[in-house]
Amino acid sequence: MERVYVPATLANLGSGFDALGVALALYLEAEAEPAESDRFHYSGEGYVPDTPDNLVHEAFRAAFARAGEAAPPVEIRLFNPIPLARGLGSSAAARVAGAALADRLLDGRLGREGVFAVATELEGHPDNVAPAVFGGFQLALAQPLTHVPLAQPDGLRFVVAVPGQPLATAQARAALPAQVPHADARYNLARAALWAAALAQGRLELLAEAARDRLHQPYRLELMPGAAEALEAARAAGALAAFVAGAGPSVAALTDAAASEVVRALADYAGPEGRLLTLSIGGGLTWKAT
Ligand SMILES: Nc1ncnc2c1ncn2[C@@H]1O[C@H](COP(=O)(O)OP(=O)(O)OP(=O)(O)O)[C@@H](O)[C@H]1O
Ligand SMILES: N[C@@H](CCO)C(=O)O
Repeated sequence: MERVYVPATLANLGSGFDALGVALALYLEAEAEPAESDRFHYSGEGYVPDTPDNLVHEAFRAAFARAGEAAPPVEIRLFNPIPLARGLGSSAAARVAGAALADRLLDGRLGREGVFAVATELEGHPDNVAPAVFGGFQLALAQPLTHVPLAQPDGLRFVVAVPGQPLATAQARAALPAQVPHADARYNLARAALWAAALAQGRLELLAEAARDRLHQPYRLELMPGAAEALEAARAAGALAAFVAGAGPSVAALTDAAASEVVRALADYAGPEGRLLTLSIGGGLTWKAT
């Protein structure tokens, strides 16, 4: 039996829309074994039906197709602690898991690069997939497919406020305009580059500005009542950076050692039906034969 572990991820980091992402130390676990027909057993966050018509099996089949082989029937068991449709990269983790399970059964023929390629094609953007596969902070492009690790200063953690209600990525993308003012594009270019430069030099005081964004957050915050105030509260409480988690509706704040004030600042936004997660930065995809 083959087992894989795939981290949750935060895409965009505010300014790096569809380009920047980071892995979190919260891991989906999935295992596969040969079976007479496709079977799926889901446990963990939310509800996903136990049918073979799911993102994991889809990625498994796509990975075999990339290797030029027909996918064998498999039984996939999955434990998923990543909240669904909350901006923590659950769909990317599911797709990476499916492709990685296939890669294990193909004796590693696709490798991490192949898993990255399969999952990015299915996901449509690489910013969750790159950190899910390679870990830490990543810069990624879909065309040409590229990933570059960014520096990772020690001791950083993310406080993530996860509301009780989901917001599907498709809905959050539909809220974006087809065109943006040139001034907004310029605003984001400098700030996305600032993430890379500030992390490389350990200049954490620059990250608050690096995370600011005009390309997607202003539109998405309209769908997320209370989120704009939560981001301001996190900044005022000393967060190093604060931004919408992926496509939302969660919000994330980067902190160093003392996070209790930031946790308090985000508690109202999580609300009684949501939760607050404090997570360190995760490694990428791992696996073991069991
Ligand atoms: N482990 C899984 N197994 C099967 N389907 C999953 C799994 N995880 C997520 N999904 C599907 O993906 C959907 C969520 O994907 P969506 O892209 O909307 O949000 P997300 O990936 O959690 O957030 P974001 O992309 O903003 O980080 C779920 O509602 C579910 O249908
Ligand atoms: N870059 C993507 C991440 C969410 O999947 C978005 O913001 O829509």
